[in-house]
Amino acid sequence: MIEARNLHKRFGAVTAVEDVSFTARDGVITGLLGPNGAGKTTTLRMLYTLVRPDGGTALVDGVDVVQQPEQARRALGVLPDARGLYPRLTAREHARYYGELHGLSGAALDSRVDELIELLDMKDIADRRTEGFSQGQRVKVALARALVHGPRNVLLDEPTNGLDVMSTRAVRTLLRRLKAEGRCVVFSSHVMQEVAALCDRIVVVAHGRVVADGTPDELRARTGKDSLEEAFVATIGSEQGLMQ
Ligand SMILES: Nc1ncnc2c1ncn2[C@@H]1O[C@H](COP(=O)(O)OP(=O)(O)OP(=O)(O)O)[C@@H](O)[C@H]1O
Repeated sequence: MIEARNLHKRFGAVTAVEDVSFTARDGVITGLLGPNGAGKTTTLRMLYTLVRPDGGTALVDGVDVVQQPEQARRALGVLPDARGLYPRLTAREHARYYGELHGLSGAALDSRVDELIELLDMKDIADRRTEGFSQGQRVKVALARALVHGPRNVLLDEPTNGLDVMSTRAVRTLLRRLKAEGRCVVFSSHVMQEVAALCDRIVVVAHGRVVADGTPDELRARTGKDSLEEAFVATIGSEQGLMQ
């Protein structure tokens, strides 16, 4: 479970995150939805301990990310916005390397990496160096790396950005599987359709603040709109979140 509590972050004169609080439960897919520049990436970066909040904090399975960042990181799998692959390592080596960093080894690591390669439909690229990989291939490698240690909590920054239909479906299937396994899944998106297709709970962020938080049905009821699309426009106050 992840709890964000009054997170706040400024970069010089820019307030990236004004005040963000929400709870993401286990066995639930929580979507952070907001237009470009809303503060989603900065919020996720604070949750996964890359950026230190100027105010507020967050708990990962009850562990404070500011007080005990290393312990929090152990319970997290992260797909960052910059996928950051090593060009000389193969896809398989990426997953193995991160598995080793998390203390896995031997047959357990081998079979876990094989399982992820199968799950992410990566057999054809598993033993190629990642230099020159397409965007979809890069996302798959970064996902395998994020999930190799079987984290209880998974944070993903715009996981389907730039993916084609088949790759998007593969990612959606994977996220639903993580949910079925009882993990806490949080992902960000600026695309309403993406969030609507996957999320049990939607946290709408605009200008660094949470402007709505609820199930798709609750958001519809609260805004008095029949379609989720209209509910989002009413909540965000613009049509930015509707663009593919
Ligand atoms: N390192 C930084 N230095 C300066 N400004 C930053 C930095 N990181 C984020 N910002 C600013 O903070 C605001 C929020 O950015 P953030 O990347 O969190 O938004 P986002 O919701 O993820 O947007 P997008 O959908 O475009 O990725 C933006 O105005 C951005 O320019």
